[in-house]
Amino acid sequence: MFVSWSLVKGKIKELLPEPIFKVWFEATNGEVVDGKLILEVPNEFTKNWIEENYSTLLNQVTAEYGLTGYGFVVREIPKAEQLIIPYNPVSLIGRKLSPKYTFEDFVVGKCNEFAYNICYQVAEERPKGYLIYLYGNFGLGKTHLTQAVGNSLFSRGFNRVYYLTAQDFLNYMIKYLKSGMIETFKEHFKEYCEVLLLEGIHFFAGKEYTQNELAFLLDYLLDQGKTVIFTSHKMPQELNSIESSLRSRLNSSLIIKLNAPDFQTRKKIIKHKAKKLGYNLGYEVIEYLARKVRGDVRQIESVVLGLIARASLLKEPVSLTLAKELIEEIGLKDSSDSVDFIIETTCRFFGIPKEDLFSSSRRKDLSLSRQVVIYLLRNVLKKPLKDISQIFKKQHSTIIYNLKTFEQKIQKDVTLRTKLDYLVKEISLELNDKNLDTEFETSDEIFL
Ligand SMILES: Nc1ncnc2c1ncn2[C@@H]1O[C@H](COP(=O)(O)OP(=O)(O)OP(=O)(O)O)[C@@H](O)[C@H]1O
Repeated sequence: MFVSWSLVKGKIKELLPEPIFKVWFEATNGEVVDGKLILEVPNEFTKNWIEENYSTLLNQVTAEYGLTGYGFVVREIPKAEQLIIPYNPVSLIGRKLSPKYTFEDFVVGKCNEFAYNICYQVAEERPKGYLIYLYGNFGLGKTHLTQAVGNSLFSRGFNRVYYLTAQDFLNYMIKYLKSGMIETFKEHFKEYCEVLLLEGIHFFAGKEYTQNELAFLLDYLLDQGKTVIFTSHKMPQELNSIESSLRSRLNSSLIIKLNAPDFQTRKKIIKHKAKKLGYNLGYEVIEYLARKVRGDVRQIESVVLGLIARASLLKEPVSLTLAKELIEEIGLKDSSDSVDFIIETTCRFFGIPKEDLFSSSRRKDLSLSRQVVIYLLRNVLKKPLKDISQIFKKQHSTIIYNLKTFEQKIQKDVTLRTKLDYLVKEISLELNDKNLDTEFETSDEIFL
């Protein structure tokens, strides 16, 4: 059989979620040379990313078509020439970017690596017609990454980047509407904006007119192969009062979540932030702070800054004692509640609201999530059954039934075991800084 790249690509498309396929394979060229698939990639970054994340898939697909394997050829795309435009569009519409937000200064960990890689890729290559939706809680790096894209483009002479908050967008619209020039406003975007960075899209809730205008503008920009990054605190489906016209467009974007930093990433962030201030913190101080400060990165920054300020005021070295005093003084609650952490991590993993976990609903996904939490509490934290019964306000016998049922499921269901394994690892990284035993225990051990 004649095997072509488009045949293999078609198969990859079937196997991958659409957004992932679009990012990494859709625009990739390839050919079969002497029975081997050669992928043409634009840079080393793409090559490494594909290699690290999709090698199993590529091996599987090439074997299926009788190919001997795959390889890469890196063909750099010449950088876009600087566009000469008669004015600086950023001063007309949009905010100035802060130079402090760069990719180099963004600490990458498990919690944010996908977001980082996609943003980096967008800044490097500006793939055509991309809508990226970056969401996550306060202070987790949405602004940092979005502005890093803009800064990286600007630093290479590409200045058709519009960076705005949703509120700015609305204010501009009102201003132009009032002066009867709304069409000029829209035309301006259409003509000059190549990359739109729009922050805080949740702000448009209930603003029907603006949402509809934005939906039309979005269609136009994406059709023309422009790149758009939106940020928000919530997933598109969780946004209230958003018109279906805009919501459906958001739902079809590449949706990426920024998670709260895990223990390892917090350590890296603390080290990095202190280093930027000219301090090399000792191992025990970093460990201590990373355990105590679990909130967003903004909070981590302020604790590091506070500690260093304190040390320099007192003319003392930064020590564990000083760190302990600071934490006590600012009254950071000890948020090391492992039970809550397991519940939150599991709910996040299965995409269910925490309240639903404790509801009486028997929905399949909820029942499964409950069983996972019960299993983790019992096996990872070694919680007595009586405590787990109290947490769920359920009879002891119900908890035992759930444990048994779940245990039977993981014996049979390999996918579920893999998911559980992943969760145990994530939790162990956070709670212990060591991998906990991920062996699945037998019921005898469980019920002792
Ligand atoms: N991974 C990271 N590495 C280094 N600094 C980070 C990281 N994530 C966030 N920060 C820093 O934390 C602070 C808050 O980040 P940022 O403003 O990007 O968060 P946000 O998600 O946009 O928050 P909000 O929703 O509240 O606007 C910034 O100073 C930013 O530089």
